[in-house]
Amino acid sequence: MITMKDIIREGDPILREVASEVDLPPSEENKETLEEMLQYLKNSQDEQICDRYNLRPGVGLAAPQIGLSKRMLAVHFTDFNEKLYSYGLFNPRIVSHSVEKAYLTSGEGCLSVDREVPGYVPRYARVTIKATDLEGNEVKLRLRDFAAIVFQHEIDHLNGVMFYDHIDPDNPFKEPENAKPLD
Ligand SMILES: OCN(O)CCCc1ccccc1
Ligand code: NI
Repeated sequence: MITMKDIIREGDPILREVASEVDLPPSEENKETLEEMLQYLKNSQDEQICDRYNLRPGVGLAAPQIGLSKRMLAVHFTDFNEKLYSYGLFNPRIVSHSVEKAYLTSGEGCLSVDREVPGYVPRYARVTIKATDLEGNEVKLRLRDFAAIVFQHEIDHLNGVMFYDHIDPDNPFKEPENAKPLD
């Protein structure tokens, strides 16, 4: 079971590496790892389990955050329209995106960052993702708004990018150009 002691915190160079593609079809080991990452997210959103094991709730998790420089990510959340997104993905990539940007007015956080870093994180408002899922199937996801934000946050981790890299250091709460606020 993944708990907070397994989560790599900022300062560890692995969070700044470009993670390696995994071989397909995925190995049993990589499938088990991705299942564990997905289970962490579900556990972290269950009040009893979360309290019992002192987990930080998370809507996504990328393999570098548990010390594996592999292009694997898990997400588990419902978006503003109550649509459930629950995926373990291998080799996810953004194949197209909108010009328009979007940002969470609440800013972002990260399980690997034990501090608040205030400011708007401008991201693409809409992205199309291609990846291989836990069953070994090629998936194509067209995402917008909160779902697009979460997936971009996770894919950033596979490229050594942290959410605060996108915050304007001179004016963290400046309205980003051509971007829509998401409350
Ligand atoms: O990498 C996952 N993680 O650190 C957990 C938080 C994920 C997340 C938080 C705010 C907005 C988008 C995504
Ligand atoms: Ni993160």
